[in-house]
Amino acid sequence: MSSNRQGPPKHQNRYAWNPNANHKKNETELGGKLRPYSDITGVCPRCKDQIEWKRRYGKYKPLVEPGKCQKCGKRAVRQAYHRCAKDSGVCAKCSCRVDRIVGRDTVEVEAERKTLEEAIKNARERDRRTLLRAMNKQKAGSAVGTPKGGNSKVGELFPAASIDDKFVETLLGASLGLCKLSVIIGFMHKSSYTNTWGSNTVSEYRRTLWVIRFTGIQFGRLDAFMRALAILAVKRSQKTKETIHKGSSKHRQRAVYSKHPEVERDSFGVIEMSTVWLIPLMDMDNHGDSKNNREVRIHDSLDELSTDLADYIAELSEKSVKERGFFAIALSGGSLIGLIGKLCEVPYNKTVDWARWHILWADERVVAKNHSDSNYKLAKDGFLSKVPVAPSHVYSINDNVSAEEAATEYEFVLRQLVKSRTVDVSECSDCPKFDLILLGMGPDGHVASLFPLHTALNAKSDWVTFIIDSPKPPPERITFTLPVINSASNVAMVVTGSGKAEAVRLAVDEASSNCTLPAQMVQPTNGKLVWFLDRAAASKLDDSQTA
Ligand SMILES: O=C1O[C@H](COP(=O)(O)O)[C@@H](O)[C@H](O)[C@H]1O
Repeated sequence: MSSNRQGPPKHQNRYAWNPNANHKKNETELGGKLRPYSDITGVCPRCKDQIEWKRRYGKYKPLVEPGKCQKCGKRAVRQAYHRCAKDSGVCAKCSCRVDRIVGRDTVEVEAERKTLEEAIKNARERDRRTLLRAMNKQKAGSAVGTPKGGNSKVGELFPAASIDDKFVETLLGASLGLCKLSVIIGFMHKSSYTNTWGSNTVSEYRRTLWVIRFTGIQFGRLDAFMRALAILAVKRSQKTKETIHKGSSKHRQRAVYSKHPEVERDSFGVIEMSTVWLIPLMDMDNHGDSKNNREVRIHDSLDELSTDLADYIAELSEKSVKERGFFAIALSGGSLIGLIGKLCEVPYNKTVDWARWHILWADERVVAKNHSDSNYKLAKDGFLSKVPVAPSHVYSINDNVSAEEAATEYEFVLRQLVKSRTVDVSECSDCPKFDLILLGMGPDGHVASLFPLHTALNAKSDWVTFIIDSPKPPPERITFTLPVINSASNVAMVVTGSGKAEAVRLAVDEASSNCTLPAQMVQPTNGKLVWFLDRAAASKLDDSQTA
């Protein structure tokens, strides 16, 4: 039946239809940022458009295992719609003979894939992902890393035209060749923080360092090839040279952090081209001396400490979200929560990608969630209720069961998160690998709910254990075990006050392999440990730490 109605439809859509409107994008799914679709090859332009359309509108069904070619009968079809078409000179999708086949030869693509697979077979999971991301970036043909403009700027190390190649060559040689050596001169954080090795004061640092913004190479490009690097340039100054050498050569290095308005986001620069040091920073596969991967930051005031801590957390969050799509963080209770309060303020409350945060607790007291002793309540009132974290990403314990059951259930929750890789997994221990674990420390040297001489310190096979006799009330608690804490990518020990100075001294200056104080036993295997101290807590440290 036809209608006589004229004019526009009665109920016209106000908005264009968005096929993905209610679909929460998971970047780790095929087609997401972290697992982009493969090139469309071997098909005619019309079919290419169709496949692109299907991908855009979520109708593309990727193959989960190689399919059977209808022509040759072999299980060699790796891309949806593709068949054995090359020999017949037809489009792999519609089988029509066409003048132009899009994309590269599938054999070529396959050969490249094999070479890549071979090359990264033995690489660690993280390196593998990094490399894949880098390759995808290159594939996308983005201009990242392509120097803009042909003119060298004052102070550039290499002429603009060659700088990118030179870096990539250097970095590839150094990092991917052996997956071991990292070259670094300095590290310039993206969020306008600069880490200097050995400079004693901010003003000295400011005097001796200036940055030329070089837009041709972005941090992302470098980051794609290596885990810890950047090139820092230093002004010609013997003093600076010395401090850099001194600081970076030994684990005594102490980083001075300061805000540098002149360092802009995503830029890194080079100062004084004639002096570039390529310093083997560390053997990335060396699980040994974790002291080398430790840093002690001492602050003059709690306000300074809080700002530094907020910057540190925001920085790690950005890095993890970029690399993995998530930021998995474990909180503790106590004074820590007040000290991370700056995160609820501008700029962090606006700039941090809160939607990607997944929050657990390194320890929790087994009390009702609304009890004043609850670490969850403390964090909720003082932090979580003030930032837009998704409630479903906040994993609190079951407060209706015994400590033992709560620990078992919490470990189960954690296992699910590891399974989905919301929390990464450690390559060497199979433990969860948190992007960051924030710990406080008691005057007795306890961390999380691991108390001195308690049997919970020996728990090796569990990820989460429980205690019912905590020396500090309340008695019943659950806690991450040491293997989980030491598998994290980053652990921050946030400790203030003179009452903890002795425990800090023991943990920082006397940490060795046969130590008994829980805080001494926090020695991330592959991760980085940073101590955030105020002057009072640092007052008993060896001079070299406090200088
Ligand atoms: O009981 C606990 O104490 C420690 C340290 O707390 P602080 O107030 O002295 O900083 C804390 O890290 C832990 O999470 C908590 O359960």
